[in-house]
Amino acid sequence: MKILTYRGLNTSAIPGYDKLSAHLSADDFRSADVKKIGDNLYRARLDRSNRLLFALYRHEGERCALLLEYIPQHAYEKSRFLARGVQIDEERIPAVTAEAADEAPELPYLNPSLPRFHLLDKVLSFDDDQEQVYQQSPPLVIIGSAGSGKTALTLEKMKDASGDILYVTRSAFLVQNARELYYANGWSNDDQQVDFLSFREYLESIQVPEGKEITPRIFAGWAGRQRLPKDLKDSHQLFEEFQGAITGTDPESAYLSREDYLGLGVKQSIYPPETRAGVYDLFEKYLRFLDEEGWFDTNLISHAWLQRVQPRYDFVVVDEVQDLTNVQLLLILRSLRDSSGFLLCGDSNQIVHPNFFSWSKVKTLFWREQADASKTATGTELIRILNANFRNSPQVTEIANRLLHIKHARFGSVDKESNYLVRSCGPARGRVGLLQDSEQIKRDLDRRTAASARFAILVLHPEQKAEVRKHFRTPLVFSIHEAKGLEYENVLLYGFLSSEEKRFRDIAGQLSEADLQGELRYARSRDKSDKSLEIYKFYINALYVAVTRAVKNLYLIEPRPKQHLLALLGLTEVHEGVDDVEEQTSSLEEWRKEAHRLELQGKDEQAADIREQILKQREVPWTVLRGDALTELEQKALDQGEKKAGIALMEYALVYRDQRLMNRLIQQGLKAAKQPDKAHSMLEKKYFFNYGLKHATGVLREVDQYGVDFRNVFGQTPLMIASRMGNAELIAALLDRDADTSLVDGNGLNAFQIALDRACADERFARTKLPAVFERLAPPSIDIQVDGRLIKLDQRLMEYLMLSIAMVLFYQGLGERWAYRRHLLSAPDFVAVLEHFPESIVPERRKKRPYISSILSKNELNRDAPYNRKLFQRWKQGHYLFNPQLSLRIEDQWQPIFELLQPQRLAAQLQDVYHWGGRVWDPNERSEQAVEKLRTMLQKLNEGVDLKSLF
Ligand SMILES: Nc1ncnc2c1ncn2[C@@H]1O[C@H](COP(=O)(O)OP(=O)(O)OP(=O)(O)O)[C@@H](O)[C@H]1O
Repeated sequence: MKILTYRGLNTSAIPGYDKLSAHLSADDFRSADVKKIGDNLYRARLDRSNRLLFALYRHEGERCALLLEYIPQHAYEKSRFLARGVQIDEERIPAVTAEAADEAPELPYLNPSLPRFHLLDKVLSFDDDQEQVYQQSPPLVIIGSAGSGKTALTLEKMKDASGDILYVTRSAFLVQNARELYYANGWSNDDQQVDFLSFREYLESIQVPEGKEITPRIFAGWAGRQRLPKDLKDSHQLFEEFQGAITGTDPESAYLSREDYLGLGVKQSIYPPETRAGVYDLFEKYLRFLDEEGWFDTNLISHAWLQRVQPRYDFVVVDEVQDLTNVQLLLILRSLRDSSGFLLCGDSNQIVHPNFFSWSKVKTLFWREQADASKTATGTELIRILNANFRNSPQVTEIANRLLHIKHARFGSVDKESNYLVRSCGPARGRVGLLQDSEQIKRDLDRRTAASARFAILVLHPEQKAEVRKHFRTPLVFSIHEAKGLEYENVLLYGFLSSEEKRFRDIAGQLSEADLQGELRYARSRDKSDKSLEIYKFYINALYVAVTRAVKNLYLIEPRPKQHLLALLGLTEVHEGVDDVEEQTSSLEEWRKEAHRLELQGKDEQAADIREQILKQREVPWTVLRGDALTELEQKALDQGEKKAGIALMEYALVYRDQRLMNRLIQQGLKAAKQPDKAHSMLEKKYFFNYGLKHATGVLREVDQYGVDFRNVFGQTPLMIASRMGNAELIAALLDRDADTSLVDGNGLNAFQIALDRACADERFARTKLPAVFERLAPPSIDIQVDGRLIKLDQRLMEYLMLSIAMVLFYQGLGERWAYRRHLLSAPDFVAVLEHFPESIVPERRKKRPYISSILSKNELNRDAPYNRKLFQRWKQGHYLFNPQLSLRIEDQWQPIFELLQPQRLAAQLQDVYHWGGRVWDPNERSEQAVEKLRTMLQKLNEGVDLKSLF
């Protein structure tokens, strides 16, 4: 058996390692005393009390043991790879033999000369090129084609860095994905503080821009309202020109002057000189549009923020750098404490519209930013190329390579760096086929693919999608702009070439098979003055991106399949039937996942189609109590005294701890409201009973009908209720269906905070239910805005928990505390709550009063302290409430804290009226006056009034 060790596992420090490894190598599991303790997790015995954890794999017929972790003193509960807190009874776990490895998963690639492996979401063995990059220190630029492992390698390199680290890329989806990969399998490193930010979040972390970011969709809407001449009709192209040619290129100015723009060279603009004056007119209109309608353009903001950015990172990783402009990249590099501490990666072949990205520009930028050029790497050391492909099948890579050849032969090299072909290390064999477009074939294809979430259809132009929909039922239809970043096992290109037959004919030109042989050699385009060549690049790049979306099988369907370009790609055999297209049916579960994945990537149209056509989800048939519906209910209950409405309103008040409403209902004479405990248990039975069941099939049935994040009458999602009930099984089932953990209820609390609300009021819940909920539901960070800057408050910080607890305590007795003692939130309030929280959530030292006090005062609005997140405002000695200028991001909108929370719910519980002699004293009048004053003050603070002036 081959032995491989996990990165960083220091085998020389493990007692008895040599002996044990010899046993394993010899497949002698008996002497190694191997037992199975988890899903592909085995333990072997080093000596009486120490163990070694490993996994089994196969590679090309060979058995492999992948050593993961040293477990000293039976301390399984501390293992990174086992579920946290797990108890293992060694006597009761089954022993296994080495034959278990024959059933183990296959490793797609294994470098025979490297005994070390890495782990993200899966096991990786680096090839020699990757290994070389892995060993090299920054600064570093990694260039590699789609699927060459840039992201994987970069993340593994990041794990070795220490200090303040930034991972940034344009797409929010990629950021989330990268973060998940990074922390997969329990990775953590106390020497680093990592920010995973999308480029927009990065901008916001310097200063939150006013307005909303302009999107291609909004831009297309605006462009559609302009009277555009025919050659400027393509709004994508126009947008790219604004974002890649007129803005974003020159760090010295926000955008080019008209004169400079008209004077750009042929290769610097998508448009020929004669149309540029018209383009610039439109650009000026665009600037006015942004200003008037409250949109912002990230290039213009990036330029303005160059004045504000401060060095704050020790190491920066920029992924998909080709999607960023010069100014954006410069703004990122300026955040470095040492200007050479960066790693950039990207691929210029994946640019659909030419946005004038080039590696030489990146290099120039780098050299200009270097304070001390003598210290830094030379150009050749700086750039590393990865040309293997681990994602696509060899058949797909072959077509992609031919396209690179054609592009190179016709247009010369993109730049010196992107001048390579791709070596396939693809995991599986695939198929590439050319189909004759006919009614029969389309019908057949549709039948085989309509139910498959692993089959997508791509077109060149958005208008073609309507045509595709006439013949195909799959919701997975994308234009090429939408397809970037996606990948599917099977891809069909629909009339891709025929829709622009002349363009593709011109691209193929007179090329012959002989022009497409050998390696690519660096050469500039032969005809420098031919402007049309730039336009053609869009078509060939688009085809390249489309082809590389196919992981395994690629099909092209064309009405006229006899085209020179197709012949150059080796596609000469035209199929009249589709027998070799596999018929696939995906489960509803797979479709649900696909819809969610698409939503995360902003492909709302296709996701909505899946939900409607396949999942057949509907709107909920009941009225959700919020906005007008809630006001109406209040009127019926309180003004008109309708009893049924009164009960409904009381239930609402109980769910949201709305003491003020409860008081009013009691004063109204609603009997049930006078016995809140009884009312509570009826409420639980009526609405939440199903959510407490171990097998909550009723809830899951509703989820199937209305989607996983549907709202009940109170505006709560199933996840929120499961969390309120502390039902870990149901939570897991809902998360499995991609329930959204960031949504908030009518109190502004998310599902995790709702469990916290229970835990703060119920010691038993805190001890027994909270740990599982915390692990699953606490969002990785909370986005807050302070002093106009975005801060991602990481889950690992005490401030994260303190802010959440403060939000919860706002609704728990704050009215009372204020009414009778003028108290707000103080350290003992937090201590009282945290006392009951288990160690896995808060370690003992963080529960102590001095520590809590220090966090409160360190994060106080007016204090000048490092890492002050300004969460709180001090009202008087030891008494705090939220910084009124604090905002939280909820569903992509910033919400000031006193608008997110609901101060109108604050009130003290009603007390009995005193009678003595003939006199009556009602204490409730005074307490209501006091709380009313507090509510008014909170409103004033929210409006920006200074606290001091309120006393
Ligand atoms: N050495 C390796 N062995 C096996 N699989 C690998 C290896 N390197 C990368 N992979 C896998 O190949 C796939 C592509 O890797 P990755 O996403 O990092 O590529 P990329 O270059 O960033 O691609 P893109 O530019 O399309 O984002 C991933 O599933 C990754 O886990």
